[in-house]
Amino acid sequence: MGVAIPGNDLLGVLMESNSRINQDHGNKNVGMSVEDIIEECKLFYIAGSETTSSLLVWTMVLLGQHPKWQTQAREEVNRVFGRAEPSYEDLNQLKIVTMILQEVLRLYPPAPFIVRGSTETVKLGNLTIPKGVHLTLLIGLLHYDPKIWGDDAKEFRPQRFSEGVSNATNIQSSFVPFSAGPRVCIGQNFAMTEAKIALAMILKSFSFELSPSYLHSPFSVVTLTPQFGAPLILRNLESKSNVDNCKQPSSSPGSTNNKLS
Ligand code: HEM
Repeated sequence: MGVAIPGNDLLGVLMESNSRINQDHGNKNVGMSVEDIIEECKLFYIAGSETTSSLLVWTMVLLGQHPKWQTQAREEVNRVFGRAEPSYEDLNQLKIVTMILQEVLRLYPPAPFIVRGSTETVKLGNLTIPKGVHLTLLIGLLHYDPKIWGDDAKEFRPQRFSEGVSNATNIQSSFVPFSAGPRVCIGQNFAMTEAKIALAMILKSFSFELSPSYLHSPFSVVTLTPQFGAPLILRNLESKSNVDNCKQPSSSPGSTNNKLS
């Protein structure tokens, strides 16, 4: 039976660094409490899984609605990886897939708002914000603003990211699906890597379209999800007969059949 090596996973890293800090301070309890460590692990679990699955679900929805982009992304994946499994080293060659994921993050930011509390009275433009106020920034207000993105702000146009994020708008810091500043999402690179690998694997094996029973209703339960699920019709590209061997469309929007979310 394998023995767990301290520091080999998130809990181990937190425990080890905590005990080092305490040792450096003459074994006084100055580091994180056990509760802090538990909360940190919970945060990573929730912040790390729901968000990435939201990104993947909306990507499937949008590629189901935009088959040309789906085909282009699949062609790129096949060109880069051939018959091999997607590899970490080759992920940065996925330009179209990256543009698509960025456009999905713009239109359906998985964490749709950011909350900040004022620790002192501050002036923000014409506003005076007293100490102790909670401010909620709706990311969508920035991501859908035609002054920032142009008249097509509400449309799915991955090509706007073809020259990178900084050239997609003329106003910096207006693309903030992972927030910005000192509290920027710590897992953003990991999330993009995960999403690219998952999407590449799906695209290699399946073509898909939205079921007619899909009802468009973005809904925020902390993360942004399709309220009635994302029923999709998948076709296995690897089966010789290329038969529609996957699920049939569900009959009602609330059905759990075929839901990817
Ligand atoms: C598409 C996927 C993801 C999105 C859109 C996302 C977005 C965000 C956003 C908007 C914040 C708020 C930052 C703020 O309050 O300013 C955040 C924080 C955080 N995220 Fe992510 N995230 C994603 C994936 C992940 C993953 C995969 C992990 C971990 C493996 C992760 C770990 C965290 C943690 C620990 C925080 C809190 C950081 C802090 O408060 O200093 N996230 N994320």
